[in-house]
Amino acid sequence: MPEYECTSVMREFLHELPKCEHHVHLEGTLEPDLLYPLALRNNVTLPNQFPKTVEELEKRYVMFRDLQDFLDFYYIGCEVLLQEEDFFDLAWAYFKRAHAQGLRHAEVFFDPQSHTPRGVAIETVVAGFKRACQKALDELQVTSKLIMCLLRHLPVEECKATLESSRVLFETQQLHGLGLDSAEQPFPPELFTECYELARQFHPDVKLTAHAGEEGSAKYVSNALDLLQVTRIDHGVRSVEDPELVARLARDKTMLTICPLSSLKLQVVKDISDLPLTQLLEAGVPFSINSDDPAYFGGYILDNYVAVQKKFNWDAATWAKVARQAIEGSWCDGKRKDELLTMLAAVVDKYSALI
Ligand SMILES: Nc1ncnc2[nH]cnc12
Ligand SMILES: [Zn+2]
Repeated sequence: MPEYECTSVMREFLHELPKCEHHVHLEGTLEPDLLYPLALRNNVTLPNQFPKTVEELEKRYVMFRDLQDFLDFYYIGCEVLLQEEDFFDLAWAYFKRAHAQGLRHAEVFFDPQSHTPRGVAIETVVAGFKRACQKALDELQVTSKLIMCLLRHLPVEECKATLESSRVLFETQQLHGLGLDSAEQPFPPELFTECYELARQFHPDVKLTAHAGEEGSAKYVSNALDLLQVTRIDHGVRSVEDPELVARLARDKTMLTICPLSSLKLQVVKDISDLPLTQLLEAGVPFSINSDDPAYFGGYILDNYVAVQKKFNWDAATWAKVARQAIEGSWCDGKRKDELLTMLAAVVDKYSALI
């Protein structure tokens, strides 16, 4: 596959673009060099066959066979997170790293069901994450929203109970959105129709999204739209298998949150150039570029932008369009969007004679 150069000036431009991230799992930001110290701090014994050192673990993360192969590591990683401080440390480390790559706004996922079976209360998880979000705002001027995800491989009744136990967090808008993640097949979106109905009852402004069309077919995407009434799709790369669905996504301006390094490392595509980004641009389907689980897939948000540039060789106008669509598709208020759009205009202006 041909690879283009990402020139240093283009890299600076991509760095300075005010970037919005809509698809990052906070548990997926657990770097190996935090995982082992947290295991020690919390007296957690990792499974016997689990790599014993940061270097060994990094080697294992170079490629995953598929989504499930990755999830097996991801859920073991979750086990070292127990105290509010752990959740704070995890999210703060993410905000610092992503801010250093030009992150300005983040809508971050977390999986309460990967913690509650160990006796960790949802309130503990949210308290740690909220503290990190506040610090990111105060010290880095990064705005953020928390999105709670349901683990689709677990029984629906358990997911409903998890939602019920977080009702107040939604009612008080400490949680802004609901998502659906984990093993996509054979757990189609329609299994969770009642959960999404319940979330809509919690607050009229609750935002809804779901992972669909990562390993699952385009039908997963249309069912998430029809039955869960989501307004955003996470991954959604297989949407292009259905031309009517593509036309619908474009008409409704439904954003796909695409994660290039993730799709590569999980072997959803053989090469980043196989992602249907050109087709989506031509069809008018908005998408954003995201890191998904950066500690596992070898890159934060700018790394994903650069990986796309090396394969697609976009000009500044195309990048400005992608960055603008990410701002417009965000769940922050109009005032914040205007601030981000003003920053974007300044960066485009600064680089107009250089790229
Ligand atoms: N890429 C992904 N797909 C589904 N579930 C996930 N949980 C964390 N990352 C995920
Ligand atoms: Zn994801």
